[in-house]
Amino acid sequence: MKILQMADRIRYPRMSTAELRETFLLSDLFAAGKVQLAYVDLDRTVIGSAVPLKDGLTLPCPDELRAHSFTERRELGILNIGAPGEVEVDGEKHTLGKLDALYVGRGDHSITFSSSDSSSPAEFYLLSYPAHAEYPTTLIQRGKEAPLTIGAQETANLRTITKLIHLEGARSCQLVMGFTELQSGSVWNTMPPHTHMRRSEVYLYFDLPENQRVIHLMGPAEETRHLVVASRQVVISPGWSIHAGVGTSPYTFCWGMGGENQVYSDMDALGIPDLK
Ligand SMILES: O=C(O)C(=O)C[C@H](O)C(=O)CO
Ligand SMILES: [Zn+2]
Repeated sequence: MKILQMADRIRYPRMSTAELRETFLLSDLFAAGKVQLAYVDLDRTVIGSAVPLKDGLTLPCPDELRAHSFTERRELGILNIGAPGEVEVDGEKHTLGKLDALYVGRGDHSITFSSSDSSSPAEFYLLSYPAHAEYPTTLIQRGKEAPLTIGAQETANLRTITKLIHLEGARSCQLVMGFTELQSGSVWNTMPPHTHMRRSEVYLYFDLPENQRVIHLMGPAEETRHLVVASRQVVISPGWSIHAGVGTSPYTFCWGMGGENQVYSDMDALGIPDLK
């Protein structure tokens, strides 16, 4: 398993583009026919993917976790960003269409992934944090969650936010997870920006055409930097960093958080003129 060590706010302003990308960006998470996992020391986050083809894939328990199974001491959020597929937990099959999610709670579970049609594979995105209690495995179907629309066309930030795993929905220990879809013509996410020292956040950008990019803004308001991000790449955002982006075309992204609390609205809002 790849291990990422976060930079701190003091070291970050002196990093080169390559160093910023090595530290805050996962550029090749998704691979056909594989499960791939990366461990981030910040909040002990595990970020992963499973893209099953003809054969199903089993979620391994990497040595670094020193556990009997991946979820022995962890909870896991799974979002399907590809074609329909199945996730089997202890022999129980859950079918996930595009943008459906599954929460798997702490416990010694066996978890396998398959695609309904291997010529058009499911693409499962995985996000996991340590868990102190067991919550039930829950299927969350995108159509059943009421989205929240924010922003405006005039400011090119009209978008809908769908919460999947959160305090008022499927419960978890610390994981909060959902996705945001940009409306046609809108390109800005999370602008005006915010930080939340109480939680770190992970963004997976997807549904962005191959030749388009998102310019992701990061860092404290007074010292911003950018990362140029392609579809299916992941950005890690420490609590001291803003996490906003502007696309050269519309896109969707999955946001997920772990940390001190699960209150989605607990954000320290910043004004656009605060940015430097
Ligand atoms: O577009 C947005 O605004 C977001 O999706 C914001 C994220 O959900 C977030 O940063 C939650 O803390
Ligand atoms: Zn946030």
